[in-house]
Amino acid sequence: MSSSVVPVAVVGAAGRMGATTCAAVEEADGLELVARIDAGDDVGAAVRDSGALVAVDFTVPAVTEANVHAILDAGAHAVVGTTGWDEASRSRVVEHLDRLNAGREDGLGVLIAPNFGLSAVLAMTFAAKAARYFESAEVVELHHPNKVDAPSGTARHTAAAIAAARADAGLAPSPDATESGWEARGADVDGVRVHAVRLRGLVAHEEILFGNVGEQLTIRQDSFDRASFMPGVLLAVREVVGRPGLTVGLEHVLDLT
Ligand SMILES: NC(=O)C1=CN([C@@H]2O[C@H](COP(=O)(O)OP(=O)(O)OC[C@H]3O[C@@H](n4cnc5c(N)ncnc54)[C@H](OP(=O)(O)O)[C@@H]3O)[C@@H](O)[C@H]2O)C=CC1
Ligand SMILES: O=C(O)C1=N[C@H](C(=O)O)C[C@H](O)C1
Repeated sequence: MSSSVVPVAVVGAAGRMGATTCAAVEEADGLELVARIDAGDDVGAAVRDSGALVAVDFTVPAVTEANVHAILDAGAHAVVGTTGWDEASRSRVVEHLDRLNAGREDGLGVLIAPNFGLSAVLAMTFAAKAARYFESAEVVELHHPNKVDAPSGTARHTAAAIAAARADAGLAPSPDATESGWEARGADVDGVRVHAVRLRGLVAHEEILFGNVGEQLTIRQDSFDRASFMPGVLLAVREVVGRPGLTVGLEHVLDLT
């Protein structure tokens, strides 16, 4: 291995995203796959023993935070696509990074991206920009039926960004005269309604609906194949090494903010 090659471990390697990531890393210039880690393995020991500089986590919401702490303790940077992160779990990672990176210029980085697909990152960015101009906003996410969490991490991230933009603009809540049957109105994410569809044949899709009197804006993105996530994953692997601390969202790496 030449010194410019980045050794990469994949956690959740036997899963849908993990297996696709392993294949992408094996094909990528300047990266070398050094470990396939999955359920039942000791993540920290496997990362340390492999000599990985970066570990990518595509596992399940219940374990992803513990995996990141183990990756950091093993001395590697982390790229995370797994859903399930909230303010508290992100804060614990920041505290961990602050401890490990104190006094170091080349500190460890963690990059968490709810979605690595360019179409999804752009859709979220456009939605955040549009949000302040519309009275109503709702999000519909549509996924394959093997997905274990709802609403999707992407939809939560999108809704939170819309809610923040609406709050900054001083907008009132979206108009809604519903008095009964609230279960049919989707999840409430920071005051934005989010609807989740699970359908055989789908991969990952999102529609963001904005409404004013007499007009509608629809922003839609479709990932038809998990290959769509790979350019973003590889970019994150290359970038995280030079980004000490926590970065949330690929939009920061793509200079979309
Ligand atoms: N950010 C993005 O762009 C994307 C994010 N995702 C997210 O990525 C995650 C994974 O999705 P997907 O690949 O479809 O899911 P899968 O269920 O196909 O894969 C998850 C893998 O993680 C393994 N696993 C479970 N527990 C552990 C553990 N403690 N340590 C190591 N491995 C473990 C599972 O093993 P076993 O089955 O034996 O339990 C399985 O092989 C989800 O949260 C999904 O929402 C998905 C697509 C894109
Ligand atoms: O589980 C999936 O498949 C996906 N999960 C992520 C999410 O929850 O947003 C990203 C993408 O939507 C695919």
